[in-house]
Amino acid sequence: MALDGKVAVVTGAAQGLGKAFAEILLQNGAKVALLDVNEKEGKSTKAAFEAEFGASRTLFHVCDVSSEEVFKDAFQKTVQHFGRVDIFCNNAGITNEVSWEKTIEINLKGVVRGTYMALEHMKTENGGGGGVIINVASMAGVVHLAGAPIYTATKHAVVGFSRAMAEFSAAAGYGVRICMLCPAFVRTDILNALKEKDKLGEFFRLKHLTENLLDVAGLMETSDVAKVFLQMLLDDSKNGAALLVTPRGAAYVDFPAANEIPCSPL
Ligand SMILES: NC(=O)C1=CN([C@@H]2O[C@H](COP(=O)(O)OP(=O)(O)OC[C@H]3O[C@@H](n4cnc5c(N)ncnc54)[C@H](O)[C@@H]3O)[C@@H](O)[C@H]2O)C=CC1
Ligand SMILES: CC/C=C\C[C@H](O)/C=C/C=C\C=C\C=C\C(=O)[C@@H](O)C/C=C\CCC(=O)O
Repeated sequence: MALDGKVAVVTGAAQGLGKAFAEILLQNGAKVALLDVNEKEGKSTKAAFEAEFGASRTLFHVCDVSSEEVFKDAFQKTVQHFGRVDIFCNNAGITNEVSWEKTIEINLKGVVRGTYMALEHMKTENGGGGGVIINVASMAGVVHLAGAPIYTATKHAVVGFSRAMAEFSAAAGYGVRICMLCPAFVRTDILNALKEKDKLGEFFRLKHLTENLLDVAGLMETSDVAKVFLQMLLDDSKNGAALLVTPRGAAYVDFPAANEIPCSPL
């Protein structure tokens, strides 16, 4: 997929990884709708992008992905403004083990909402032009973090949901690919939760486990992950693929097929 003239939506685009994904999309010719719950940061990111890429290439909407109504409204306004959407990146996410229902609302239900909305608009069955959905999971969507079980659960769920939807989309002939990005640790504000007892609750006592893993694994910059995001987005051969991104490189996860799981008689 060439990006020139394509229209992308990125959730959680005010800062961190979402901002870096929006920036690399803009650098490669796309127009980008930035959706984020943080109005101040979102406006400031939009202003910075305007200065670099011109006013007509970006749009910012205050949007909480945990509200069906608000999310739909922001999406519809994007379609009205740009006329179409070709790329949808469900990136918004939080780490909060105390308000765990909120974490599920944003990290999982927000991704489900965004995926369904994007498919409805892009699927060729409805006269859409097809497209790509990138759901941002995490390495915690494949391995677990004992210090963040709800975060782990939401990211595993994003991987499972996206894989199932990718196969469904292909079988239904929607013309929409769905892939998952699974980065290890990246230097963004979400990692501050590791130091906050009011975000980790009883799991605060295991924060050293996550910190030790981080020390061994190392920290990536958002721009490094954005380069890998772009490669996956442009690879038309990938559907239902989960790309792990670490400071040592990237690799697609080799999931076993249902008939490949080794079992012995009970
Ligand atoms: N930083 C890391 O080490 C890793 C992050 N991720 C994932 O990357 C995604 C982005 O996170 P980061 O950039 O790291 O964190 P961040 O905290 O810097 O950015 C998250 C963005 O999402 C926005 N957001 C939060 N709740 C929202 C809501 N309800 N509706 C709309 N926007 C909302 C925030 O305002 C913020 O702009 C998340 O899904 C996270 O789980 C995945 C792997 C590693
Ligand atoms: C609560 C924290 C929030 C977000 C962080 C992120 O979403 C979660 C990441 C979860 C797991 C990360 C695991 C990372 C593993 C690696 O990078 C491995 O490739 C490397 C591990 C050890 C390397 C040893 C070596 O280099 O020899």
